[in-house]
Amino acid sequence: MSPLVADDVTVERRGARLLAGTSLALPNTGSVAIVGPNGAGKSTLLRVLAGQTAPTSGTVLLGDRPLAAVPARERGRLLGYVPQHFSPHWDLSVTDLVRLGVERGGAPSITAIDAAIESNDLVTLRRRRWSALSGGERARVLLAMVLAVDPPILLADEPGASLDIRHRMALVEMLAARGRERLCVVVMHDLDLAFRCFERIVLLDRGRLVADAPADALFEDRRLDAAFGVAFVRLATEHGRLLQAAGAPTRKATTSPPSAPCRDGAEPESSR
Ligand SMILES: Nc1ncnc2c1ncn2[C@@H]1O[C@H](COP(=O)(O)OP(=O)(O)OP(=O)(O)O)[C@@H](O)[C@H]1O
Repeated sequence: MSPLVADDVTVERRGARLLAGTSLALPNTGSVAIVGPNGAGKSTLLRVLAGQTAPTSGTVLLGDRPLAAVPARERGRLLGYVPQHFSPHWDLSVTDLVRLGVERGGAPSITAIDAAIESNDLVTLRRRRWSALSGGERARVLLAMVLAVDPPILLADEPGASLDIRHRMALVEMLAARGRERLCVVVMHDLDLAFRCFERIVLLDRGRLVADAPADALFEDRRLDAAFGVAFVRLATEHGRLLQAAGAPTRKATTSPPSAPCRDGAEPESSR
């Protein structure tokens, strides 16, 4: 499978520029976190990459074809998209929703449905209807709907936002691990998890791509402070690196992160 590429993509709606001249080339494998402040254009970029939003100008390529020219069924098989917000037309059960997700990507398989329900901790909820699920349970159903297809490309918009800490950790570790064999692009607000677990970070601010770099390199980059409008103190802890928002962006931050434990499962270095 060839990579996913956004080439000079601009999105305008009602006179507003949501995304300006953004180019991004994504490889066949890897874990990529898209970060940035509220309204930066993260969801817009993800929707463009998923073919859910048509760019005003520029193109998105899936392999050597424009994404818009890829038939819906094939797109569903190659590219899994987990939206930030979703509400099904019918109040279906968890099993039926996951089956629906599988049908979008090709022939439904009972094994794939069961595996997705199990791996997202939904076994006890499989007969429960959407309207009777909590926010976090719904988020796990959305992921199961996409993961049941096992697409080579996963695009997920804040999939851990409403999850409790145990499920969020498990989710982020699963997504990072998935990036070793497939492409996994995730919009995230949790910078600490993004920097600890993801290989590459794409930073957006006010509709522009500000930085696109390996997590190790971007962690020290002051463009992060400028984009979020705070001064980060870079902390080294036994659990990995942490960004602590400490005040005005002009304040000088201290430094020295240890290794990233989530990425390779290695023990983190001790604090320095
Ligand atoms: N249909 C639309 N018409 C006009 N403006 C829009 C439209 N959709 C989104 N916007 C605006 O575009 C900007 C980018 O929105 P987007 O949802 O991509 O941001 P985001 O980085 O994902 O934000 P958040 O972190 O708050 O989820 C926001 O200011 C939003 O209000």
